[in-house]
Amino acid sequence: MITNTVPLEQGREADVDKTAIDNPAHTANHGWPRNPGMELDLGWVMDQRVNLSAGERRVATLPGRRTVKKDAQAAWLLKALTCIDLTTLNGDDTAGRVKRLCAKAANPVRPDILEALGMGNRRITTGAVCVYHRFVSTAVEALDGTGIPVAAVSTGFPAGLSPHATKLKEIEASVADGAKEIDIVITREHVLTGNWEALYKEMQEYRAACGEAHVKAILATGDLKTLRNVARASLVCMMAGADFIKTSTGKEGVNATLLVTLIMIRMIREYEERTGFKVGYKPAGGISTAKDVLNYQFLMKDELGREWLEPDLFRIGASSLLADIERQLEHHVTGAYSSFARHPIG
Ligand SMILES: O=C[C@H](O)COP(=O)(O)O
Repeated sequence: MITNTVPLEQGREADVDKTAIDNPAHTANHGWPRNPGMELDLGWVMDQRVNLSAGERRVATLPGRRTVKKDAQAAWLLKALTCIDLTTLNGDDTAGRVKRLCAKAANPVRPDILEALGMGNRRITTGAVCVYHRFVSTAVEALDGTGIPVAAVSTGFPAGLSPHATKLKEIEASVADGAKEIDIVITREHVLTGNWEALYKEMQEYRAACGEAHVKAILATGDLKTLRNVARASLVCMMAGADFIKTSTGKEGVNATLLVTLIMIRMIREYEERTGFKVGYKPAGGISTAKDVLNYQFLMKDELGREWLEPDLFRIGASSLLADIERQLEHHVTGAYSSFARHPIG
């Protein structure tokens, strides 16, 4: 049974407890005004410098310094689960697979496990389901009545090299099919050539094409060569009105890392300090274990605060993380681990 407040190892009260769990994206939303963007401030962009060794030290010490156990860990993992953009982005995706994924998103944890956690009466879902445009209408239909939003990857995902007009049409088509969130990929060349004006303009046009749908800007950080580029691109996308900044498509050689996360969320913090607007963060690609996700949560909490543990400001793009979280929760209540074969989706 998860108690209401569980002491952390370091003597503090638990940052996440069961009173804060049943808060999926579609009900948590959106205490904050949407980031409207601002004029491109090139001085601010060019001022960005990254202290690599300080950043590396910060993230290297994180796993040892910060930990939660037992009930508190179960509460953090349930919270993480509500932030997952449950994703399938494969060449062999089918409507059948997308429907199964949607069923899992609506009921991500086995009822007997939830019951044993004392959470049987809570409606827990993932934050969203994330698919290619082709499957948006399938997912919208499968999720009808659940309130779970569908996110579409767009703008020539993953390379982002389709003609610009085609990219805008792709966004509009996904919105017309019912996507409430659009995960766009930026043109990496704009970053690699320092063409910040072009990146800003592109991002503004993507945001406009999204209309009411929220836009997540995928930086593809593994392609950007330097952390300074990551910091600058984060800032430019926020200036152009991104609702979220996201690390990766999951298809780059290097996807989400804690170091890149530190750089991006510090830019989110700086942006909020200067403009008053909160921008969300989505690490994606390669986050597959409960242990991994706890480190991301700790970093978010430490750098940005408790508000950024909620699905309206934090999403985790992942295709297999849910299975490990469910296994850990099962272990928590039964003392035994089940095999991954028992958790084929998510
Ligand atoms: O945005 C989500 C990623 O494509 C998922 O990556 P993953 O399959 O490594 O979890």
